[in-house]
Amino acid sequence: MAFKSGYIALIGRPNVGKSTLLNAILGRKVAITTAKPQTTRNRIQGVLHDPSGQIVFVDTPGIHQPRTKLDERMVMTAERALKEVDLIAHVVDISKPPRPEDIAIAQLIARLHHDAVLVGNKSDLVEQTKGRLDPYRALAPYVEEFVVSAQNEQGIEAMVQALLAMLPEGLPYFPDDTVTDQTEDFYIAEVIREKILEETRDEVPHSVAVTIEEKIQRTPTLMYIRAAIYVERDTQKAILIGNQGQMLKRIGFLARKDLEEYYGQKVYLDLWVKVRGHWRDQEAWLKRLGYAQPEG
Ligand SMILES: Nc1nc2c(ncn2[C@@H]2O[C@H](COP(=O)(O)OP(=O)(O)OP(=O)(O)O)[C@@H](O)[C@H]2O)c(=O)[nH]1
Repeated sequence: MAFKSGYIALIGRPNVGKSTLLNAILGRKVAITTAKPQTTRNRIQGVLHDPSGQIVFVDTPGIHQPRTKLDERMVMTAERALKEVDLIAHVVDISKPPRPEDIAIAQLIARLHHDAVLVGNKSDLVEQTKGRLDPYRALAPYVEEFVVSAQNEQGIEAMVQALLAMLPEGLPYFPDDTVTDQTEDFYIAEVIREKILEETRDEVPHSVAVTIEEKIQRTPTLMYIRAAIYVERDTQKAILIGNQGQMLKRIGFLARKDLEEYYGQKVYLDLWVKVRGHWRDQEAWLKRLGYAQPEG
């Protein structure tokens, strides 16, 4: 059998489990997952290496109406990603009826005339999976369908093999040891952001950004990391720090645990909260934080 290789875009409305699915496919934590929608801003690529081929996954943010400049970028990034890939994987949550965003994505796929498969996730939440994909099937000409549970890792291996078979013959795009093209700093920042979103609930909205200011191997067994958390308002800063610093302490504790597991060593995490009004609408900031640039 010839070696297969190609790009697959994972798309779907927020919270259907795209990040969890990517992690299940790749078998390690590369994309962050939280119970909150829209936590994945950048395109995170994960590379699956298999004896029969290589799949480069593009995890795009949900497609939805632009509000701030950041959101416009998210939509632009998602649509651009779609044009470049060999296959689109539309991920839906089969435990719920289709929502308007799910339908809009199916319609977009139909409009694009691009090869696409339908992935029905969260099969663990339903007794009976039969018929759950019917509403989508009517909207777009999906070439294949899969029913999986990203959380329980059910149906994942069979799906991966089927996806590989659908890709064109070709050489691998990345060397064997590449799992993600995201930098280590980006990963660290995303771990911290994940904890902030989980711990602060709706009090600190998505106007939070994290940058890694310093990272040094202090001793052979201790990594020192200093990160800045940017918010837009003083009130948000107060919430993040919390009563007697309790909130920031908790965020730091949770992020440190994840990072220690990632590095396999002790981590000293130094977190600073800073206020920068309206960073989401400022070009220079978006650039500094590494968000995609508009085309043209
Ligand atoms: N029961 C169940 N829950 C799942 C499954 N896959 C994901 N989830 C949960 O669904 C929620 C959303 O998962 P994510 O992977 O963050 O969703 P996403 O589509 O990447 O969301 P964004 O990054 O916000 O676009 C999390 O609470 C996951 O634990 C699954 O197969 N079964």
